[in-house]
Amino acid sequence: MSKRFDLIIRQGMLVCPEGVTKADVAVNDEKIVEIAEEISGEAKETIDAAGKYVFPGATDGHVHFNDPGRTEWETIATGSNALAAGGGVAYFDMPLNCTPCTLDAKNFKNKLAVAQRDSLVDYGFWGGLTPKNLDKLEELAECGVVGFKAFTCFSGIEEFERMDDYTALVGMEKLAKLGYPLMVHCENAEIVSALTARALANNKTTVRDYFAAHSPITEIENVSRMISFAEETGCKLIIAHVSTARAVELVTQARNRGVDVSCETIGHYLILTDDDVERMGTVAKCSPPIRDAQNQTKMWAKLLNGEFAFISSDHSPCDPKLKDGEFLKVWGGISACQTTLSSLLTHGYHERKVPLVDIAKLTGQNVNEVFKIPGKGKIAIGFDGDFALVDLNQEFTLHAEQLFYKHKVSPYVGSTFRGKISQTILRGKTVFKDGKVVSKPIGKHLKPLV
Ligand SMILES: NC(=O)N[C@H]1NC(=O)NC1=O
Ligand SMILES: [Zn+2]
Ligand SMILES: [Zn+2]
Repeated sequence: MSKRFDLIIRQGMLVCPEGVTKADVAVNDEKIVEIAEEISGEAKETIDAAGKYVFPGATDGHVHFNDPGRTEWETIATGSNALAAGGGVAYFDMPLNCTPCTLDAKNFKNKLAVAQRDSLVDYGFWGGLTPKNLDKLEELAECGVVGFKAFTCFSGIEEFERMDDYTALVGMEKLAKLGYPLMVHCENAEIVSALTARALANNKTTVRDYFAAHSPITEIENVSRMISFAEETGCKLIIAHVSTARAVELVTQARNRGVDVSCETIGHYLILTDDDVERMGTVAKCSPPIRDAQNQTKMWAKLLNGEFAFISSDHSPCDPKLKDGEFLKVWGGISACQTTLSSLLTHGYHERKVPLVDIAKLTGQNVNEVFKIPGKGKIAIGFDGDFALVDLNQEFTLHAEQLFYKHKVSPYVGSTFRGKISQTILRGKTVFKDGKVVSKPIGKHLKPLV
């Protein structure tokens, strides 16, 4: 009797951890059950992927979907649709800028209920670490957070307080015992706030004044201090959205001497430069700020050298009204979760020969491994039937109306990409195809094996 499968994707170029091969892949009960040059048997659904590249669906380790509580900025529904349109099958949502922030079990459960109802794709949640919730870390761990997030500087959200040194020490001691990683947004609060105050007092509010107030030393100094805390406490540390090659170097050196530290970077630090931000204006404001071209060249070298744990979008949208004003004063955050994979195919694979296997690891496999999410992130037997079908050589210019974000705003509108996502499949089910979301929300909660 011939075998029957739920889904067979035939003759695509499969981007597997070991390399890219032309093969068939079959899915049953949401899982990959066979990979072979030619799979014999029938399937309820067959996709002809000849001429396409089949990536493992991407997992974005760092987004702000602002739901519940700040849904006029973004929602889990719109954010997860955008993610799927960019080849994403899962995301880890930050404990801010939703409100209330995810600082205890009660608010974790509030957010979980929204995601269970509205999330197109799978999701994990970060818990927050602030001076106010040192006694809530255990309950958040029990809820199934993927890890904890803290800011050493003002977070932009009043109720998500910055982590002072006492909180860093005690928090990391606790997390080391619990076995959870801490991700830190590293910028030196004293320097940034004093330079910002001085700039404001002198009416210096341009893009260059903003860069000066968040100069590279504010990140570099802070990364080295957080490494010291991690080294002392044994807490697993992940530096959020590293923007300077020098900070990456510090992370790599520390890891090489045995500290459990790694770093994430974000597409925009690899793709945009300070000059681009000056030209584009507040739509490209983020913190830490986008640096110069010389730094960017070094960041690509670090990527090719395997120094980044994973690449995320730090999708941090807002009501567009909050981007209207003087550069120094407006909201910092960039909308980008729909374009990470296409960006890396364009600027990584096509322009710099970054291997496709590395791009697949940086956008999916690694983040699931770092956070111990079982069965996700690669094309392998027993893993979820998650795929992004890609026309690797197709060029397209991104138009605002193609964005699924609540607000059709992004520095990438008008950019030309090479590498278009034609279809996204989550656990064997197509959720996005040919520019349209084609499924009800089917996301499920991803919990780490801690
Ligand atoms: N609160 C928040 O989303 N902040 C983010 N925005 C940004 O540009 N960097 C961040 O950390
Ligand atoms: Zn941050
Ligand atoms: Zn962020």
